[in-house]
Order: sequence, then structure tokens, then C-alpha cells
Amino acid sequence: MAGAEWESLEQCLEKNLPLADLREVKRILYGKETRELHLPSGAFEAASKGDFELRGYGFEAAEEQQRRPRIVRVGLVQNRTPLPADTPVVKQVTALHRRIEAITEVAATCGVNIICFQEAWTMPFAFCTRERLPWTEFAESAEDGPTIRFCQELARKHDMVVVSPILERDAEHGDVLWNTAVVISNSGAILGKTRKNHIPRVGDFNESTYYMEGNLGHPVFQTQFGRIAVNICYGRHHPLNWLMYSVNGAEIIFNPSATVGALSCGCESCTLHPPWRPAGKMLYSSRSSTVCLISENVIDGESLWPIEARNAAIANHCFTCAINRVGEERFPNEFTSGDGKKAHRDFGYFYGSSYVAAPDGSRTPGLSRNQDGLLVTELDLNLCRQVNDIWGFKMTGRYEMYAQELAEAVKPNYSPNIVKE
Ligand SMILES: NC(=O)NCCC(=O)O
Repeated sequence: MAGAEWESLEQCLEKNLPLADLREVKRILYGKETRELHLPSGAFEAASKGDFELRGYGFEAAEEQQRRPRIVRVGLVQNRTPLPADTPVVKQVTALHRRIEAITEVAATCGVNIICFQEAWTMPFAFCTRERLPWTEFAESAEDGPTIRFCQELARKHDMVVVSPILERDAEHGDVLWNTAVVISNSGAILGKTRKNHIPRVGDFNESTYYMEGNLGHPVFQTQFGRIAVNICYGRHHPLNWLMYSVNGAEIIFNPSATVGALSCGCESCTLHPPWRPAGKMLYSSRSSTVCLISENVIDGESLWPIEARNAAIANHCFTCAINRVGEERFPNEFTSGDGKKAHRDFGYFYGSSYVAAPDGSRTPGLSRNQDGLLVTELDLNLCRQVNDIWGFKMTGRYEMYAQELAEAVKPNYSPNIVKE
């Protein structure tokens, strides 16, 4: 599996395909072409100076007679953790605040109305360790913790809605931890919070040690710029999770994530040549004796990444924004993956590749796999209803039938409706 040396799928296609083929491949893989957004040259200079990628795209909608265009600019931020995971907690948080502050400044000059950061953006993704300290010290109040106050300042300063996914400590309810996204209005007021509904128990994503499944349902937040929702990371594998945000009226669903391609299995081959950092030859394609058979059998999550949020945008007539962190994270103590294999310290390679998908199935190119980045995308929210009127998935959804059948299926005495000879 490729690591930092492989930039992106788009770059590979552009480098290797003849123009006519490229056009057709992109039409099929990316849908209708997105327009490049003109962004201020000063923004590109600041991004280059700040060592992060800046890209801008726009989706078109048809002109309507009775509604004005509902234009909104969203900003997706992907980043590495700037300091090693064994640096004191407050230093790490402060460094992340400074990094995000700089990227948000540039987003403001690009006219971004709603900005969203990656999952648990104030910390390394330490849940793989299953250790409590120091990682639980990154948790903070979703009402008045230092990160929320910091985001409120950003929101007020830049007149921007801020979606801030954090590890929440809920002092009002016995100091319980949650994986939460706080939505802050452009006025600086806290609009509310939403919690991760589905917790992974796969490979090194051992997050159930830290927090439980969210208990706030599927809230949608009415902002000045449109109705938004947040489906945190692993929730993107659950079509019903996307559906419920859409049922509640979401026009844009953010999917802040932290995900790697294949999971390290800890075997000798992986330890010597981690699959995300191939030594000369890709272990995945190799048939040598050092090949990692476990990894060969694992679903490569990176192959799901371009599909799931895009499919959700199509199925629910809304925009979706998939955001992933970047780079490698190493932890002070070894941990195992609970599979009898060797312990390791690396999580894997977070492959970035953040993108936006539209209700008509088109999508932006992804940000790079190996660089911090800001993706600015202009949406016309009128496209949601326009596509709904054409494809009619809401009208043809048969939700009452599914509601009845699912209500039966979850009963303890249910027996599946299988017709036998
Ligand atoms: N953070 C998180 O939920 N990761 C799970 C892995 C994935 O869903 O790709």
C-alpha cells in the first residue's frame, strides 16, 4: 500500500493517461467536471508559506425563476499533528490551535462561510493504544473548553460557522467522554453539538475503550448559510446514519474522519516494512516470502473512501464533505491489534484525500495524500432540490415500508422473511 511518496489518484491519472482517455475516466470516476474556483493570489502565497495545499472548486446549479442561488463556500481542513505524540499535552494542543488558526486565516481570505476540521483534531489519534493517560487529558468541555473558546473567537473574527470535532468530557454527566463535533455559529454562539453514533471495533481503531455510541440522534443545525449535519468518521459506513441527517433536512453533511488504508497486522513483515512505507517494492503486490498475508486479506479502507461519501450525496440529494487527517502517528508504548500478532507503535498512514461530493454525483478532486491542506468549495444549495426533482429518491424512498419492516426485524423474536420450498 502506498505511503507518503504517492501523491494522489488524480495526479497519477493526469500523469499517465492520454487526454481523451483522461476525460472519459474522469467523467466516470468524478462525474460532471467541477469548475476551478478563482481564489486570491495572496491566499496561495500564504498557503505556500504556511506549507499547506490550497485548492478551490465550484459546483453549478441551474438558474431558477422563483429562488435565488443559495451560494455557500465550505472549507475542509486536513492536517498532520505538528508535534510528536509524546510531547506534553498542552504543547500539542497549542501547536494544533496555531496550525488551524493559520489555515483558517487563509480560508477567511477565500470567502469560506463554513469550515470543518478533522475528527478529534486537537490530539493524536491515540485510541489505538487503549491507554488512558495521557490521552484522556485531551478531552475537554464542548461548552466552555479551551478549544471551543478558541473556535468561538475564530467564528466571530471571520464571520464563519466552525465545525469543531473534539474528544468531549461531559462533566455534567459523570465526566463521561464522547467523540463530539461542536457547531459554532458565525456569531460565535454555540449552536449545539452532535456525537459519533457508530464506534469502530476494527484493527487498531479500538475506540470503544474511550467513549460510547452517541446519544444525541441526528441533529441538523440551521446556520445562516444552510442546514448542516456532522456524520463522524466510521458513521460513513452506515447508510442509515447519512439517511437520518438527510431526513432531518441536512443540505450539507460533513464527515470528519481519521482513517488509514490497510491496518498494520504487526507481523514481522509489517514491522520490518510497514505496508504504508514500502521498502522498494510494494508488499501488497509482491508474492515474495515477506508478503503480509493478513494485510492481503484486509479490506483496504482507502478504496472505500472515494465511494462512500459520494454515494451518500447521491442517495440523499445533499452535499457531503469527507475530511481525513494526514501522515504517520507514532506512540510511545507498543500496542497490539488484538489479533495475536506483534505489537507496534505506528498507527498507519493517514492518507488525507479530503473531497466534496454533490447531489448530482459529481465530486471535487481530493486534496493530496501527504500534505496539510485546505479545500475551498463553492456550492449552490439549490442543486439539492433540483436533483431531488429529477431523480426523486425522497419521493420513491418507501420509508414507511422500511420503518415497519425494521421495527419488526429488531424484535428479539423476529425470524427473517425467507421463503423456502
Ligand atoms: N476514526 C474512525 O472511526 N476510524 C475508523 C476507520 C474507518 O472508518 O475508516
